[in-house]
Amino acid sequence: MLRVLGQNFLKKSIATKFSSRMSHFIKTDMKLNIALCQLDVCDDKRTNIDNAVKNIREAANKGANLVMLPECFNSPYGTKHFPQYAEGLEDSETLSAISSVASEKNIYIVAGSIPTIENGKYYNTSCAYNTKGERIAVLRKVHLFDINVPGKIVFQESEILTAGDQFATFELEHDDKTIKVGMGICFDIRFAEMAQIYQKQNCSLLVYPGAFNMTTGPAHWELLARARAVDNQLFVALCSPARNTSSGYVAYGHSLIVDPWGSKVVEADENPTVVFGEADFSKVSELRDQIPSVKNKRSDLYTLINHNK
Ligand SMILES: NC(=O)CCC(=O)C(=O)O
Repeated sequence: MLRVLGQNFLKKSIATKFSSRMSHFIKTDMKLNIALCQLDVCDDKRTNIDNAVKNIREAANKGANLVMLPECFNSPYGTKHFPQYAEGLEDSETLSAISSVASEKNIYIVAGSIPTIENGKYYNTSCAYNTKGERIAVLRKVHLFDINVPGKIVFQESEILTAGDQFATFELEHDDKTIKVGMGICFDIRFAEMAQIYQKQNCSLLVYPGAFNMTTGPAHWELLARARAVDNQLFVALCSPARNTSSGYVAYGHSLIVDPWGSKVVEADENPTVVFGEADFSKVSELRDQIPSVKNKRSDLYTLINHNK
């Protein structure tokens, strides 16, 4: 099912530990309506928050059970902006608005990411909220975006940001069924091992708020989403800011959801929009039975070690 609609339309964080529990989450026939809010982000924080809340409300009214926001949705994306826009996790104006709308609309929200300040250090942080508005996971971007493609793009997140050192997952309940969701932020999608660890932890959906650019976006954005989906046989959702050619960093857009087969469930263009896709999680176990690339790994010959214990 594919629908595209225009825009004019606890406090408990789970720092995950590697474990093989809860394999029953994989076999489920849960169907989840996911909305990706590809927001137009400007330099006024309050406007960005209000715009996010408005889009979340509209997505929920149209039947979304899980709403995703983009990387850096309350601030322009750029190292010079992070200190100015950063908020504490516990007194965040932005996250308090997101928590309220999650409970108001009875939906799960992956709150894209925002710059945060904790113990004097800046992070790029994504939080997840449940239907009661409780924060159920916190992921500080693990792999910082430090690239230098001569003549094209230089970006050094590590000038300002500190990398997170914990992975994060959360359990999502819908229709009396449960799935597990693994979280990453943008550049994290390039690291196949992180996704594989989430797969080993029995995640059926990986979410990456992201802001690829006009050099790497056309080349790698969809490729990486499809690669992570196929090599781990699960759903992958990416949510970008809309493209704004007058901003300092021009995001690629093209928010998308990919299924375990590697097919696109839905894809946005570059404009501000909310796109909806249905994730039918029966496809995960079905495909794993048909093509046993997850089941038939030769752990006698190789293994993935997670030091994040
Ligand atoms: N915000 C980011 O991490 C951008 C990542 C990116 O563009 C890439 O090519 O990777």
